[in-house]
Amino acid sequence: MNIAIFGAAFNPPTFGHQDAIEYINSHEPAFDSILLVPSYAHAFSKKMISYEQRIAMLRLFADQLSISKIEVFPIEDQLSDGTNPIYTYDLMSYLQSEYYPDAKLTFVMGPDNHKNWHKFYKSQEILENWNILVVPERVEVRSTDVRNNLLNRNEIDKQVPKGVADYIHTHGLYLCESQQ
Ligand SMILES: Nc1ncnc2c1ncn2[C@@H]1O[C@H](COP(=O)(O)OP(=O)(O)OP(=O)(O)O)[C@@H](O)[C@H]1O
Ligand SMILES: O=C(O)c1ccc[n+]([C@@H]2O[C@H](COP(=O)([O-])O)[C@@H](O)[C@H]2O)c1
Repeated sequence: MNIAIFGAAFNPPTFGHQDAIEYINSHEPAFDSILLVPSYAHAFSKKMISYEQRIAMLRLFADQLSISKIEVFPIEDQLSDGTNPIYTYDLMSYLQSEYYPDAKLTFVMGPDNHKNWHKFYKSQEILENWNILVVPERVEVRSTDVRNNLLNRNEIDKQVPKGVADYIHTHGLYLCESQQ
C-alpha cells in the first residue's frame, strides 16, 4: 500500500487544495489512497474555526471531487492532550503504528511549507522514516483569500466549491475579525 497524507487546516477547503489533490492523484507511481487530515491544534498556533465545522466543509468538498481514493481522515483529535499542538511527526508515527503498519506513507505539502520545512518539529526524523511529496502551486487560491473576501462581503464562488460556499453562507462563517 502506497498512501499519501495531505494535512491541512482546510479553513476552509479551496480550489487550491483541490488542485493539489488532483496533482497527488496524478502522481506516478499512483497512490492507493489519499488521506485528507484536518489540523486539530496547529504547530504554529494557526487560528482556525472549529474542528467540527472544518470537517463538515471538508466532507462536502471531498464529496464533489470525483476521486474515489480520497478519504477524509480526521484523527488528529485522537492525538491531542488538550494543550499541545499536533505535530506532523506525531501524526505520521500514529498513522503508521495504529492504522497502516505495512504501508509506505508519504506526507504531502505545498511550496510554502517546503520552504519552511526546517521549522517542522523533528523534520530530519520525518525524512528518515517517511517520504515527502511537494506539490506545486498551480492554482493561486488560499484559504486566507476566501476569509478576506467574506470579511469584505465579496464573492467566493471562484475560490471554493458550491457545497462549501453554501455551508459557509448558511452558518455565517468568517464574517467577523474573530474568525479570520
Ligand atoms: N493553492 C495551493 N496549491 C498548492 N498547495 C497548496 C495550495 N493551498 C494550500 N496548499 C498547501 O496545503 C497545505 C495546507 O494548506 P492550508 O489549509 O493551511 O491552506 P492555506 O490556503 O495555505 O491556508 P491559510 O491561507 O489559512 O494559511 C500546505 O502544505 C499548503 O502549502
Ligand atoms: O509538525 C510541525 O512542526 C508542523 C508545522 C507546520 C505545519 N504542520 C502541518 O502541516 C500541514 C499543513 O500546515 P499549514 O501550516 O499549511 O496549515 C498540517 O497538517 C500541519 O499540522 C506541521
